[in-house]
Amino acid sequence: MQTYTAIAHTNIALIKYWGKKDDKFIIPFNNSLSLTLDRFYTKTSAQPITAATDSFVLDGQAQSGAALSKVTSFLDILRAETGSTQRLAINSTNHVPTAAGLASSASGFAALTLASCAAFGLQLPRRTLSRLARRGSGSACRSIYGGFVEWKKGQDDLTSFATPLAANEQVDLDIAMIALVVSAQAKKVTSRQGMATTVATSPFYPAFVKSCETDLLAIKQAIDAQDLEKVGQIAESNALKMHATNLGATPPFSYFLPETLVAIAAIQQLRAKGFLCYFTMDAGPNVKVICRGQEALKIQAELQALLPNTEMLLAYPGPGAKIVNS
Ligand SMILES: O=C(O)C[C@@](O)(CF)CCOP(=O)(O)OP(=O)(O)O
Repeated sequence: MQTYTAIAHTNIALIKYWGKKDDKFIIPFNNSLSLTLDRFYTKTSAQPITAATDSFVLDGQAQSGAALSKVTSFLDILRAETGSTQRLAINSTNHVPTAAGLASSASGFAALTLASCAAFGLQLPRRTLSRLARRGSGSACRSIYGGFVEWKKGQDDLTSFATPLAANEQVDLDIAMIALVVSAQAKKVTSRQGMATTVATSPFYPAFVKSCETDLLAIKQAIDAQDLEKVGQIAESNALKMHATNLGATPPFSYFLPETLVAIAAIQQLRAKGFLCYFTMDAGPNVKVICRGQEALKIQAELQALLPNTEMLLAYPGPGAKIVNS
């Protein structure tokens, strides 16, 4: 039977999703906004099979146990939502340096959603695909689209989905991101654990949610005005507020490593020299620099001189998820 192959790209949030209002349906407390990147993606194929159970190959290795059941339970959600009973052979390859702290769950679940729904013989609207991907991992709902993408929190499964910013068609914001791999160490606290602890115990969390509302309005205005300085300032402030909630949790925790602070100091040094460069961070010690696309190679060289042992991965805005010929 025919194989269906999808490609979906990683996205990096500029206004963060950090906490679930509903764990089962993965409904967030606030809207978030991300940039889909061109360089990092997952390629997933799905083939209908007559076997009684799904199979899953990841980066050439047949999966079993928890890795297989994570995919099977997600496919069960897709089958329940779409009425399909079809079992699938899934084959995924990650072109995402997960050791670099670039999460592959967003691109992974977005690609899995597209390939599986095609293999079920379904032609679904993007909004439905975004809702379905959200059930695998919250940020995956944003990887359905390219460029700047907003995840509208909604209030339930039907109303929580991502939409691309109109600015993607209307303005040409010259933006790039440089991922600084300060540590390839596996993080001690997963994003799922981290956000659950913070939501449940951090007195700073409600203030973070409130500030996301104002930050989101301001960053969308800055994107429309092609004001990358403002976009960088807001994104950096929002990321730091997200990480501040973790320090106020019980038990407190932080994703920062000493190398993280060294990288941040280097970015601040460049800024003091007049370069436009800001940073964001996710659930890990690595730092993502926000800069102008046309200055990205210069900024990378300046940062490499300050951080000679740090691997740096440059990426530009990327496309939405799509079905490709296998
Ligand atoms: O991407 C962002 O908005 C910010 C974060 O990357 C962390 F900084 C959260 C990503 O969380 P995700 O992996 O989507 O969690 P899930 O719903 O528990 O699977």
